[in-house]
Amino acid sequence: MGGPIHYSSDFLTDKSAKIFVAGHGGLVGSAIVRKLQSLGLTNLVLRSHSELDLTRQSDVESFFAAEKPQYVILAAAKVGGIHANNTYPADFIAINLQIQTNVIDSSFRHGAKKLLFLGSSCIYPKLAPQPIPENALLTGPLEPTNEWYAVAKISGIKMCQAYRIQYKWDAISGMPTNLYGPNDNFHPENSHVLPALMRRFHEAKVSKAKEVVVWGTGSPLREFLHVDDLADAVVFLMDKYSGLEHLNVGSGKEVAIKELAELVKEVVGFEGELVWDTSKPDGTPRKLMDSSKLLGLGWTPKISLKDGLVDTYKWYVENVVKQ
Ligand SMILES: NC(=O)C1=CN([C@@H]2O[C@H](COP(=O)(O)OP(=O)(O)OC[C@H]3O[C@@H](n4cnc5c(N)ncnc54)[C@H](OP(=O)(O)O)[C@@H]3O)[C@@H](O)[C@H]2O)C=CC1
Ligand SMILES: C[C@H]1O[C@H](OP(=O)(O)OP(=O)(O)OC[C@H]2O[C@@H](n3cnc4c(=O)[nH]c(N)nc43)[C@H](O)[C@@H]2O)[C@@H](O)[C@@H](O)C1=O
Repeated sequence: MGGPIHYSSDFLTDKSAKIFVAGHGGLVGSAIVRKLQSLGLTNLVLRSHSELDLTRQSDVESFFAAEKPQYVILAAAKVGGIHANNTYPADFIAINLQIQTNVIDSSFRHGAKKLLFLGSSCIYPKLAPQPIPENALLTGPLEPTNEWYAVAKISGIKMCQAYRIQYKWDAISGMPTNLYGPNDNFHPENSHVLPALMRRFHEAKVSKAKEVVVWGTGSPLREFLHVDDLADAVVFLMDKYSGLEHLNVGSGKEVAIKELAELVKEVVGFEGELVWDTSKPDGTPRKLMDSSKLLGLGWTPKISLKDGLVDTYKWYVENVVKQ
């Protein structure tokens, strides 16, 4: 793949530049907004899902014609855990293809200088070599429980590459690993494992339940990154990276789901038993990414899983439980 295109980034220095953070209200988008504001980048244009449905091409075109943001960070998507992905395949492929196609194309047509597209580690083959390098993409069959979402995300990477090749346009892609943190989705069925267990253990502690059900066998391994570390990586990529290839964004540390469940149980302070529901899918056995290319550019994650869990549980109790 082509190396970085040499350019002098003024992403961090041009404080007046208008930045559109699509999906600003979500786990990732809200962390990116916090990070940008902390850096004095406050000329942000933000639209909630109800204000601007990014699946509606004509509405997206009108928005870009009116706002003409210089930078676009695409953190809007239809997102969910293994059960949601496995249950709503049409939503996960159609909505994500519509959002990303509309935003990438309109960003280009209305003169954005740069766009960052966010994919996910689920784009890689189910049995990719571990840790997974970027060039493992499209080298084998996908994990069936989220192949619909994965195909949409792979198409987003390819669309950014195609616009760079045909139009010499600075579109880049980042592939985050499993994320967690403040403002996550804590839905009992449709969320990812970490917030799902945090909520279930908290509710079990309060109700003095004897046991908590955890899905699958507990043996799959997952890599986790705190969303504030991801937001730091997003700003780093916007400022320092311009290349054809997508870059992995991971913590480099994996944990078995059983170990994660024990950790969340300890942080929440639940003292009952775990019961494993093996009727629920395990999904891919491992998806630890090789993030050495991004690390080689100078970025490093800073928040440990234990510290991140404590921070997230504090946020959960103060912002979700007390609502
Ligand atoms: N969470 C994770 O573990 C990982 C996430 N990612 C990627 O990070 C990005 C953000 O994910 P995350 O923050 O977790 O997801 P969230 O669901 O927390 O946030 C997604 C945001 O997109 C908005 N959105 C959804 N559909 C539309 C639409 N049609 N029009 C406008 N806005 C819409 C949502 O608004 P509303 O809620 O009101 O619908 C929400 O604000 C995604 O690209 C995802 O693939 C990558 C790897 C891991
Ligand atoms: C980010 C990534 O996230 C998704 O992939 P995933 O990593 O498999 O997602 P997950 O967090 O939902 O599950 C991780 C593991 O955890 C186990 N598990 C136990 N108990 C619960 C539980 O209560 N809820 C959930 N959701 N999982 C549970 C579960 O059985 C599985 O073995 C992709 O769809 C896609 O969205 C994507 O890219």
